[in-house]
Amino acid sequence: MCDVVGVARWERGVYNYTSDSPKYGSKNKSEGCYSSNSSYLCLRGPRFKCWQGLTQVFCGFTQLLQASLGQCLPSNCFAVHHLLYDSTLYSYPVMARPIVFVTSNIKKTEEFVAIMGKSFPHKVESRKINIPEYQGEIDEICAKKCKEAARIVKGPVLVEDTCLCFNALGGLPGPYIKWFLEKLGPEGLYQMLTGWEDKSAYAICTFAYSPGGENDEVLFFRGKTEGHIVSPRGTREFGWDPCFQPLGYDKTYAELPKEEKNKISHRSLALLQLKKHFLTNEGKLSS
Ligand SMILES: O=c1[nH]c(=O)c2ncn([C@@H]3O[C@H](COP(=O)(O)OP(=O)(O)OP(=O)(O)O)[C@@H](O)[C@H]3O)c2[nH]1
Ligand SMILES: [Mg+2]
Repeated sequence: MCDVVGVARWERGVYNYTSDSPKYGSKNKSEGCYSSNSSYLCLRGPRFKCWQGLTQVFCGFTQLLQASLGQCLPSNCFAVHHLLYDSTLYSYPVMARPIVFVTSNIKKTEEFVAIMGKSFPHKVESRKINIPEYQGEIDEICAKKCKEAARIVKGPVLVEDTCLCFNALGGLPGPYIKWFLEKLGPEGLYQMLTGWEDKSAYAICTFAYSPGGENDEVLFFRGKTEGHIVSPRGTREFGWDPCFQPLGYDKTYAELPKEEKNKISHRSLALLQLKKHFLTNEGKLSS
C-alpha cells in the first residue's frame, strides 16, 4: 500500500517514529506525544517535501498508529495532515481510549449512566472489579483506589468512593459506611443516632480520574448533599437511600423518583464537576 516502513513505540503517550523508507530515510525521524485524555496527537518532525511523499509517510504512520491504538484513528485523518503539511508541528485528531469506570457496584453504574447520558465527551466503559476498601482520609482512599484500578486496567480509569457522614459522630461512619450498612442495615444506621439530637448528615461522592500511568496525577471531582438520617422509608434498592432525607425534601432518596435523586444527589454533583473538567480540557494538548 505504501513504501514507508516505520517503527512506532508507544509508551504511555510518548512515541518515537523512525522511517526506514529508502526514499525519505532518516529525515523522517520524528517524535511526539499522545495524551490518552486528549483527542489530539501531536507530532513534531521534519518538513516534508512533497504531497506524494507526505501521503506515503503518513500512510505508514497512520497504519502504525492504528496498530498501536486499535482502530481509533478517524477516517478523516489524512485531510487534516494535508491541511497542516507545511508546519513542523502537526496535530491529529485521534479518538482517545475509552475511560474505564471501575466499580463493583451495579447501582453506581446505573446512576452514572442515567446522570451522564450522552453528554460526556468521552467514551466510558464500565468494568466490574473489586478494589480493596482502603482506610484513611477521602482523597487518600480515592487516590489509592484509582491507582490500583489504573494498574489493573493499564489505561485511563475512573473510580468513585461514597461516604455517609453523621455530624453528631464527627463525620463517621464516612468512608466506612459500607461495613456499617452491611452489618446494621438502614434501620441500624438510624438507631445509631438514638440519644443524639442532631440527626444531620451529609453524603459525599468523590470521583477520581487517572490517565493510567503509574506516575500520573489523580484528579478528584466531588459532590456533597446535606440531609438528615431518618427512620427508613421507601424502596430498598440501593444501600442507605431509605434513611437519607436530603435537605429541603420531605422524602428520602429511596422515596424520590430516580430522576429527582439524580438531579440533586452527591453523585450528580460530583459528575457535574467531572463533566465540566472534561468539556473545558477537551482538545487541549498535554505532554
Ligand atoms: O443508598 C445509597 N445511595 C447511594 O447513592 C450510594 N452510593 C454508595 N452507596 C453505598 O455506600 C457504600 C459506599 O462504599 P464504596 O464507595 O466503597 O462502594 P462499593 O464498595 O459498593 O463500590 P466500589 O467501591 O466498588 O465502587 C456502599 O455500601 C454502597 O452501596 C450508596 N448507598
Ligand atoms: Mg468499595
